[in-house]
Amino acid sequence: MSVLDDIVAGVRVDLAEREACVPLADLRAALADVDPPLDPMPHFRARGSSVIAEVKRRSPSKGDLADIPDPADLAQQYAAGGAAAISVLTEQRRFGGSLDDLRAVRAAVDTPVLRKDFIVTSYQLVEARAAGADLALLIVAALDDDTLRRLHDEARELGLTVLVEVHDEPETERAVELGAELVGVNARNLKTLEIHDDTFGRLAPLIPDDRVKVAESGIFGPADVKRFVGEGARAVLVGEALVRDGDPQAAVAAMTGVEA
Ligand SMILES: O=P(O)(O)OC[C@@H](O)[C@@H](O)c1c[nH]c2ccccc12
Repeated sequence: MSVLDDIVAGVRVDLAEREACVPLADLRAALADVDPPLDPMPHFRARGSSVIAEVKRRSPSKGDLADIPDPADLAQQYAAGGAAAISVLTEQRRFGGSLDDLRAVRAAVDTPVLRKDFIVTSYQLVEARAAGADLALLIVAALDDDTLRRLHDEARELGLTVLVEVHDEPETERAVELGAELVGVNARNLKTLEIHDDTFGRLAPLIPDDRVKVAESGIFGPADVKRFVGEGARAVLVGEALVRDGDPQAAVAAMTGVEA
């Protein structure tokens, strides 16, 4: 079983438990009390890089990264540094996150918030919106084409902006075909956890320039950002480097507005 399959299997177990507590119809009813979603597009800079700053405690590849006792405080520092969006890992078993983290971040900032998780059912999209998320991640490698399309449509009906994540050529074609507005190229292969840092450069030319191209994973500073901007990235998604930095606000600011 690949790492990705293993993570998704765990996610489905936890999901079944939550669905047993709160049926989909009740969750949908709760949407009436949630503020409308923010449009992330105006938050992306016209020139130079934008940063999607991530709240992530640990990962299957790196183990423990940071305690993050107060995700709201971290998110406020990201926002003060000029983050275009804040990504909150909500997967619990492998990444130590939760929807409570997302709610806390949502309450603390006016910046668009992304639910970063292994989304395989529409229940998770409704959960994301009910918790106040503005964006949701869909990982192409985790979804067959029918499910990907259905979830993409449902997300948009809910008002969510979708970040569609790819790692190879066939996945990129599927994302482009779908009409994804934001296409994330993950340098890390979620099946093996290996990083290949030529991935963005290889796949970016397959993504039309009217989409926001996002370089994801293994980005540690302005020099990395500069390289990806040169290859066509408008945004970078950064986790580890920011959660480990003593001054996350300055770290986001340093990676923002970087030109090729
Ligand atoms: O911590 P890094 O190397 O800066 O990576 C951030 C982000 O790209 C990574 O967390 C990620 C990208 N795609 C994912 C899908 C699921 C979980 C996590 C991820």
